[in-house]
Amino acid sequence: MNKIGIFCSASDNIDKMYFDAAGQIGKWMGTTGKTLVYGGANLGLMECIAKAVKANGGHVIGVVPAKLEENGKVSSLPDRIIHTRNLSDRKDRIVEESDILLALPGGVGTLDEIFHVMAAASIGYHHKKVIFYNEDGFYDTLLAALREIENKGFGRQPFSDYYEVTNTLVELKEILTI
Ligand SMILES: Nc1ncnc2c1ncn2[C@@H]1O[C@H](COP(=O)(O)O)[C@@H](O)[C@H]1O
Repeated sequence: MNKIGIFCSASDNIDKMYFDAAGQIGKWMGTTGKTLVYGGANLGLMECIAKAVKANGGHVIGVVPAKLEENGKVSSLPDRIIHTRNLSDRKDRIVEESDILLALPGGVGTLDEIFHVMAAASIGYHHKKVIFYNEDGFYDTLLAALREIENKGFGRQPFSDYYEVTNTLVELKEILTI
């Protein structure tokens, strides 16, 4: 996997451990020559991971909707900026540009992106998976809810077709190396 789409928090008011992990993932991506595809904002974990990828020799693509450009929150780090009209076409563009999607801890923006990818996969728009980086059990509750939904028969296919879970950086690197 060379082009890794990453969804993650735009908040700066989160525990330092999340920044540490994002920095480690970005460093690994840079040193292994990966490309980061992400939201392109100069905020939170997004800026943190882009900085680490760039500092270690990786390539960075920011996919930025017009509204966010107007707000002046675009990072100066991306090697390439892809402009989109709105949040919806931005999500499609991130999926198109990426080999795989990775969800780090985040809020509603990140959740929206995760579910967009899985919903599109469920009706055959693509076959790319979301990898949850379940740092410190961050996604335990959401994953339990997904299991319950699936167990009650609401999945058309096994949800494992759409996502995988990694609990450690070592596991994550193994999946992204395939
Ligand atoms: N201000 C923003 N600029 C660019 N991208 C953003 C911004 N806010 C949210 N996003 C996208 O959504 C997630 C982060 O949202 P959270 O609610 O903090 O999880 C991120 O992946 C961006 O693509």
